[in-house]
Amino acid sequence: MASFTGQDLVCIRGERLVFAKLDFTLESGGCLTLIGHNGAGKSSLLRMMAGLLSPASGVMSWEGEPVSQDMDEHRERLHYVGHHDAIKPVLSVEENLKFWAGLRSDASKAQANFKEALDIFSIGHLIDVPGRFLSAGQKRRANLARIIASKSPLWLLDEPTTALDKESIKKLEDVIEAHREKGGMVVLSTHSDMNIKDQQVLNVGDFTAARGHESASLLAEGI
Ligand SMILES: Nc1ncnc2c1ncn2[C@@H]1O[C@H](COP(=O)(O)OP(=O)(O)OP(=O)(O)O)[C@@H](O)[C@H]1O
Repeated sequence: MASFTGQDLVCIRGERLVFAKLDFTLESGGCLTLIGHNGAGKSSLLRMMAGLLSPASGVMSWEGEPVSQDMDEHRERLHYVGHHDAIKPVLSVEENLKFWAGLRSDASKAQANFKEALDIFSIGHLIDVPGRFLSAGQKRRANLARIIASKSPLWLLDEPTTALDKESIKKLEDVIEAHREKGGMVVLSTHSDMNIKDQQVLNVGDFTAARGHESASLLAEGI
């Protein structure tokens, strides 16, 4: 059974402490939902989990081994869908999906699966449409389709329901459940309620409030 953990994580951005002493534990089939006020550090924590931001201190581990030992291997085991859409405006939906799939080691499998993934999010009919003509919700659905097209055990989803209609939110909840049933893990941030069973909730604000305005240089002595 896989596990993904973080211990004593400290995040500093722009020389300001965002959060400190943050721990998390996630096991196969688990879902960790990040909540907290604007600026609490939810996106920062997800970026850290994705290897896009280094912790100022603390350790993240996969099956007990620090992920920092091999970040390429860590990135291969995850899908990160950020706040902002990653759709390239001049590429069609199909080309965007193929581009993403091509970045992964299971590229041919992912490319074979992407049509099904687009259908799941009801955007199969938009396959030839350039990214710049998609609505905000269609862009978000195309972004989410890539998590289904290529298999990865760990999904990191930053406010995945943004711009989605009710029907798409329901589909997202269903694909998250199916992923977890197969032993996958999900970490997501949200400002709204999603219908997700047996989720662990982590309020990132609990690790920021008391120290949010201290400068990194002051903190460096105390961390
Ligand atoms: N690139 C950056 N450089 C410096 N500071 C940053 C950067 N990105 C974010 N921050 C700061 O880090 C803190 C945490 O931001 P983050 O986006 O992680 O919060 P959040 O909880 O996801 O917020 P929201 O709910 O508004 O999306 C904020 O104070 C923000 O101003």
